[in-house]
Amino acid sequence: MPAPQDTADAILIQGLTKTYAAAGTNPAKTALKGLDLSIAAGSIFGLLGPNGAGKSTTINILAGLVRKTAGKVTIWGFDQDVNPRQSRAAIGVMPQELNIDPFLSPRASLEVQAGLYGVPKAERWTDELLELVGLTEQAGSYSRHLSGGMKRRLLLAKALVHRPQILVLDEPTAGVDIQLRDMLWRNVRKLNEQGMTIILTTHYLEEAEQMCDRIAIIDRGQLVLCDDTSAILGRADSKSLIVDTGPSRAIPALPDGLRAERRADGRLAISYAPSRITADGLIDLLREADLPIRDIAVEVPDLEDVFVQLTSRR
Ligand SMILES: Nc1ncnc2c1ncn2[C@@H]1O[C@H](COP(=O)(O)OP(=O)(O)OP(=O)(O)O)[C@@H](O)[C@H]1O
Repeated sequence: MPAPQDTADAILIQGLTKTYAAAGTNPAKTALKGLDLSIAAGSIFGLLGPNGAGKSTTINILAGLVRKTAGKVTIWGFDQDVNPRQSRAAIGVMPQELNIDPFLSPRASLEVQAGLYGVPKAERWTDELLELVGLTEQAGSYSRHLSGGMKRRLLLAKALVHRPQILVLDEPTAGVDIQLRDMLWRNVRKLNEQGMTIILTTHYLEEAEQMCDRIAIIDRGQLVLCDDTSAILGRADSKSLIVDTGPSRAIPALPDGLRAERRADGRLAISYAPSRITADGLIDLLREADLPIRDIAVEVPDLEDVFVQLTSRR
């Protein structure tokens, strides 16, 4: 594998545009409208967005499955238009669909895939891959006899046959059970620790929050936000103070900018903007209102709150 021309960015997307041609009664659809995105080598990067945002289109363009209309895509330093073979070799994609040949065994599937990528026999790591994804026992069975979860594991192994520098996972945990999800994330972390750049799309924002060091949110074909996960979470200027007021059910009168509501469990939730009032100041207000404070907790916004704030259609 040739060395990258620029190791800082595993992927650089500039002005990426995709218009799907009209077909039948469906009009032409512009799915990406000049998307700019850079993904640092070595990161676990989350590509998020509501349905129809353009995530799959972006991934399919990276994978070489969809042709872009305009813009520039550089993968591991290789311009996709100038060096299509090298740019494709640098990336492995685990797709959403279980596209597996039912008549091939997992071992044969991996061998065929390695052949497609031109991996010489001596450089293949079929047994290791089968071990990595926990399919050693099933290595020789027909793939059509594998469970849905095992098929997904095989897809992960297939994405890795040519030892790509970048692994793309498209909704890898949609509808999978907890064991499979844990296996997947353990493997992803291990591969990342070995230096592989990971890009994933997911609808589970909690998962993105836990797994990704950096996140891009796209909506309607455009970038809404791209930042470190911690910075994104820190952006939302809103927290909640949760107060156990014992039997007291009073809702105190509070100044503008503060909202109080009773939760189903009886606790009082007061939302506030930390930039405008400190927890200290807030507790003083509660004391002035003679409100009993038996216990207290602070809730910080999660990625879901930020996501909804940024992508809600008005
Ligand atoms: N092959 C296609 N032909 C025409 N339009 C398409 C095609 N594929 C996607 N689109 C349209 O492009 C837009 C972006 O779709 P895309 O699948 O990239 O979004 P997404 O962010 O992956 O959504 P989801 O989360 O629902 O998978 C949508 O409006 C979709 O209907």
